[in-house]
Amino acid sequence: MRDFYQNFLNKEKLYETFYDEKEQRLSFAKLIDYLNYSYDGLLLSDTDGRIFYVNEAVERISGVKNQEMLGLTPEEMQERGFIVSQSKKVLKKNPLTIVQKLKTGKEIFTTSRPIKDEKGETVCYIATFRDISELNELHQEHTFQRDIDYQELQELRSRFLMMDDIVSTSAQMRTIIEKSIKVAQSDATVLIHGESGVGKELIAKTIHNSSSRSKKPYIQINCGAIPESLIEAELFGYEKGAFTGADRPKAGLLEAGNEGTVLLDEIGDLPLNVQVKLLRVIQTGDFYRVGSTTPRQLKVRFVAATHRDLKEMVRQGTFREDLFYRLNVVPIEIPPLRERKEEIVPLAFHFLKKNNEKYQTNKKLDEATCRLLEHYSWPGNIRQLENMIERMVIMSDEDTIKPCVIPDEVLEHRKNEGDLPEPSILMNETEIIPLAELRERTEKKMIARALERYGSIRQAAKHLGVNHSTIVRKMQKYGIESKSTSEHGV
Ligand SMILES: Nc1ncnc2c1ncn2[C@@H]1O[C@H](COP(=O)(O)OP(=O)(O)OP(=O)(O)O)[C@@H](O)[C@H]1O
Repeated sequence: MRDFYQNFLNKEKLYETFYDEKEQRLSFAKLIDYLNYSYDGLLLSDTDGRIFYVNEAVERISGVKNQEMLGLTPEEMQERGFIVSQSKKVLKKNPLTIVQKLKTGKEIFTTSRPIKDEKGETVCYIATFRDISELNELHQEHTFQRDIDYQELQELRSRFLMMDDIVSTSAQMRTIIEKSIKVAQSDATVLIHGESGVGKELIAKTIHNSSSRSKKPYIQINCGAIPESLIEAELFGYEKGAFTGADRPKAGLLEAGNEGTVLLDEIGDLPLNVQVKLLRVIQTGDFYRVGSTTPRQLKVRFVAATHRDLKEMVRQGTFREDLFYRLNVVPIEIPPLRERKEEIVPLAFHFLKKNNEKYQTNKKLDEATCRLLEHYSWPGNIRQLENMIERMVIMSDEDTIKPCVIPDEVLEHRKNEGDLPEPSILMNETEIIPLAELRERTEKKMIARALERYGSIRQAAKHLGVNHSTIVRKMQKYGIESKSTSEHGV
């Protein structure tokens, strides 16, 4: 028996494990018993292939009592119907692996190897018995889980990318959103700077929505829209009798935002005297209603936004330096749309989708239209694009929005940009060419340009002051192809 253990690595441990206290010797029965704990089936067969040992897992997997199996060869098992079929295909020769289908419907992977003695003669065979159905189920479960994980990941990603309806296909915008989500976890004051219509309010709302205050009030105050004489009372509230007409006490906008987030939009328009009071609230949380001597406490997260250059205002003495630094704890700069041109088309499709829902339409954007939108400089930024798409959805008679419905300012800009050359530069300045050739060159260029700009032969003909058939004829003559059928789907 001691020889039997010779190959084990930790012989002492094994000796201890298989030692039978009662019999005062190593126990072979104990070892065999322990093999029953294997999840996979184990079989031993003699040189004729007759099974002389099976562990309990084989019974569980095959559904055949071990006693019934002992002494049988695989062929005899097939005759008795325990095995329905066995693949003659040898998957691997050494070890030999075959697939057996059992009467229970299960598919089994049996891998067997000969056990040899010291002379190299085969003593018996040892085989493992694995339920592939179980493996297949596990694999399916794993694939299913992987699909769920992938789906969740994609959902999270698109939720992040489309968070609160925010398109963020540019790297700049994604960095801004990441920064907003990060800063939302603290109460730090944020100063958002950017041109009008770039999405400052949207970012302020994102900060609020991603913070622990999301269920608390979100108050947006446009400091530029409140008359100077009223702003203090509007922000801080007032007591009865504080001024003529104050016939009852009223809480201010800051109090309305208590425990939540207050966006001070157009902060650069705040008068200097109110700036001092605002600084105190931000620093201490203390404030007084107009006409009151009792201090009140506020727990507000402040976000300020402006399109103005506050640093310059500080230099000019129109904005308090201390307030500027207090607000500018985390600065967020949103670039204008012309500096993230890759976002123009995704934004256009985003607004197209919204307007299709709003007006119950199914309009699409033509490729030429998208190209024109991409080339425009968008001085009014995203707000201008949003309004223009709505206008185009309303104005377009056809399902495909073509360049002919693009407002003049966009088309004019394209012309001014010079990427469509004027007829005068169709030839070089020293060149002399026959007038007929010049006419042909000009005609060809002009027709191609009109087709690109207006997207249809009918519209091009209308703008060139000729009829439809003239354009068709000249297109054939000059080999111009119409792109009017190319379009983007939504
Ligand atoms: N990344 C974006 N994805 C989708 N819509 C956007 C995005 N950025 C801005 N918008 C939309 O554009 C419009 C203008 O944005 P917003 O009001 O936030 O700009 P703003 O910078 O605060 O403008 P203003 O300075 O004039 O107050 C809004 O309707 C907003 O929903």
